[in-house]
Amino acid sequence: MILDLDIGNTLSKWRLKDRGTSEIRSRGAVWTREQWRPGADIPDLGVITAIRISNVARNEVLERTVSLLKRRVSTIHVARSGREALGVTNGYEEPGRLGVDRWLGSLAGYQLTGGCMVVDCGSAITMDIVLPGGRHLGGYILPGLRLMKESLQLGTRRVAIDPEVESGGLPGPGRNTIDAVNHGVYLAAISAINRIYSETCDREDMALPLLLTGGDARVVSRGVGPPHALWPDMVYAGLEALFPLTPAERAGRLSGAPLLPEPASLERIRAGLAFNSLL
Ligand SMILES: Nc1ncnc2c1ncn2[C@@H]1O[C@H](COP(=O)(O)OP(=O)(O)O)[C@@H](O)[C@H]1O
Ligand SMILES: CC(C)(COP(=O)(O)O)[C@@H](O)C(=O)NCCC(=O)O
Ligand SMILES: [K+]
Repeated sequence: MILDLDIGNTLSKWRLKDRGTSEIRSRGAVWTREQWRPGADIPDLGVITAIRISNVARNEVLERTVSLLKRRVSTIHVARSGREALGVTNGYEEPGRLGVDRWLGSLAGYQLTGGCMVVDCGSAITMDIVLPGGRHLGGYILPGLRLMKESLQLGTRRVAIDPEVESGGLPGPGRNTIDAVNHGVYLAAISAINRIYSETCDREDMALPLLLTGGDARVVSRGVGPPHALWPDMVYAGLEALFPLTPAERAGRLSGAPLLPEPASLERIRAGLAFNSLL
């Protein structure tokens, strides 16, 4: 059995994958914390023969996790952002500084589409662009929905927030503090995503496929205008592509890959931008 770990700043996601059949046997998530302690919510290490890890949380968390696991499991792959992998060249001035979750998402997105924009809606919302041919351009980072709300709570005296309440669609003006915050934060996120997508397509002269992942992808998706696909397992797919272990992975099949909708036409994207610049 393979244990895949996607350690984010908020949640540590795990799944168990059958090394022969490539079936996902179980999955779960725990809050990212100081140490990966085997417990009721964490898989039994006895059945695991290989581990693949993406980590953007504090390094000490990873080091402790790996040293704990090393005693039990022989193969441990820890993904790192590099200058080049699987036909993609990293756009960062210092490639190792690109968050490895972004790198893995970009690799998976490129494998599936041959050039795309990837939006990862987690603690942060990140957007990365990989052009056909494999040039990663770099990207954008903004606070995620929950962080935007928490920053308002930290910096003000009378703004109450509810971190759990979701928005969706295109919400109108809030008539109480919690709604006003939720609607404002939601519109800030989806406006940025819609705008950055359109500006990028315009600048690069192509309608790029758009992929969404991360814990808030589903709620963000309701407000994203251009056709797009949800791919919750994108970081895992990047791990599969970088460290293929099962026969299906070696054959290049990525688990959970979504069907891609036809992107909007470039004319339509440009018309939307022109309309926005009139306002
Ligand atoms: N079951 C859940 N438990 C906790 N957070 C969830 C859950 N489902 C969605 N979320 C949202 O997903 C966010 C975490 O997304 P995720 O992509 O896992 O972030 P990260 O990779 O930064 O840890 C949370 O901030 C929360 O808004
Ligand atoms: C931007 C991130 C915080 C996003 O992390 P996440 O929301 O998935 O927890 C992470 O990719 C990171 O720490 N990146 C390093 C900085 C960079 O990518 O430029
Ligand atoms: K993210």
